[in-house]
Amino acid sequence: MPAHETAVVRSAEAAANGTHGDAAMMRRASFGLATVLAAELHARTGGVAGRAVVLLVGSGGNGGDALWAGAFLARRGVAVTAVLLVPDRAHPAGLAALLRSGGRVGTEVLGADLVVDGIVGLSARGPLRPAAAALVDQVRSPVVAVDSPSGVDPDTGVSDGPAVSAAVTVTFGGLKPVHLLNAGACGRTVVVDMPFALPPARLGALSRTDVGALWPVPGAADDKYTQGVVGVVAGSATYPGAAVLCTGAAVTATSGMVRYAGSGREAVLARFPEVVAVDEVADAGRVQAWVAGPGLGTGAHALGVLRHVLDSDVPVLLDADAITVVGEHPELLERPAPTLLTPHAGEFARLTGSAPTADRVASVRAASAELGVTLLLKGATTIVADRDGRVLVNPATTSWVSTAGAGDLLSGLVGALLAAGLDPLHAAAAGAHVHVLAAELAAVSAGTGAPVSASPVLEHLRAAVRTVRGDVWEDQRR
Ligand SMILES: NC(=O)C1=CN([C@@H]2O[C@H](COP(=O)(O)OP(=O)(O)OC[C@H]3O[C@@H](n4cnc5c(N)ncnc54)[C@H](O)[C@@H]3O)[C@@H](O)[C@H]2O)[C@@H](O)CC1
Repeated sequence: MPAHETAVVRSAEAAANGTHGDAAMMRRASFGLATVLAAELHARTGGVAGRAVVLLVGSGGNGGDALWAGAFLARRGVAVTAVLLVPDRAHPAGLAALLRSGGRVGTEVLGADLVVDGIVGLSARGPLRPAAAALVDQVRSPVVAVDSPSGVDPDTGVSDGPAVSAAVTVTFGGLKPVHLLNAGACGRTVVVDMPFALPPARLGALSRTDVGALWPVPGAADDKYTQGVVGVVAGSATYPGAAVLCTGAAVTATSGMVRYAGSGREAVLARFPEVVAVDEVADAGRVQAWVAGPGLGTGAHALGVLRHVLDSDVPVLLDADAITVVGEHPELLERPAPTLLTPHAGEFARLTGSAPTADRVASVRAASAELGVTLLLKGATTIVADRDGRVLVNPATTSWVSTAGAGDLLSGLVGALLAAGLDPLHAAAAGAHVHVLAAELAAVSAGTGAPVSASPVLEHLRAAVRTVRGDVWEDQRR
């Protein structure tokens, strides 16, 4: 699922406007919008004719879309009222079409079955101006946003003031960053097909089917070594649980083999006898990827362990304490093999010297290029940036995974994918997807959502892998 920055979309639109004409482009977009609005009215009220829709209309193309869609709905018997933010600057052809179709201009926002947010779209800049913010404040009905919820920056997903919270967002020609970065404000996003092609995107998200297709499973000729062996160095006397959770996630993620080195050896073996466990990392044996850091500590022992794994020629994932240590010893990151770091915001600040800015994608992209590593920034929306500027995000659906120990699971999960041969960008994004899904499955396994902790999330990792592989598996068997 690629998402394109507004400047890229605007230039593709401008070229298509030259070929098809602005008016035809807007009618096409707004017909798609009207179709979604009618379906939404039907789903919510059982019908379309006789229902009430209020259009919030700004002075740009976004308002024009809303007016044209209102005209289509009015012809189907919907009572459509347009509330015009700047009456003498409303899109003239759209307003004329609405009035011709039986719609009207008014000021009342309350009482609608649906509100259409056409205040601002892709040209929105900065917080909403006071009149627009006051209009948004009056909304009590479910909102369908045109292109982007007003008050939320379409390129960063950030809102600095009052903003629309939409049930559905209808966008044109392809996703924009806001749809991935602030999925909470967009609700369900629907893309209306448009007659323009977009270049390859630098930002995107993996769909559930993408993750299923990437997930490594043994082939007919595989043995335990060919599937990739992951080595885990985690846990300490203070944090023995981190060793169990991190190693357990690695055991669960793939079918190959997991090696463990550290003071949590006995605790790990008690829970996962299939792990090959030793006390010292130097005795661990050959692996195809290392995971180091959860609960490891930040002292001389941790530094020695990190020197050992980073000196290897295989991919290394560093999490938690390991990030703090390399923050103090950045020279450790200078290595030819891939390195993936998975900080939360505090660790990101320790690593780079400053906290991520509101434009989290820009912050992570810059730090990844600067440090020459792949970076996964944890948060409600997970952002993964590769050194070449490509970014994959895992949009926030729920926050069930925000629980102590969940980070230990994520590092084990992603490390196993690295050992299986996925590149760091895709390993991190696929792991993040399954991690969140496992938490959701754990929370709702008994029906209604209930609080979860890391252990039940670990127990639901296999169910999550089965869920993402569902479609792919059916395809393969056909
Ligand atoms: N071919 C095209 O160009 C198409 C464009 N379409 C629509 O056109 C929109 C872009 O149209 P425009 O460039 O006119 O831009 P917008 O409609 O996004 O916004 C421009 C208007 O919003 C005002 N504005 C900007 N920031 C504001 C703020 N913070 N608070 C209050 N008002 C603010 C501006 O003064 C201007 O009047 C897209 O989002 C899309 O919905 C669609 O019709 C599809 C086809």
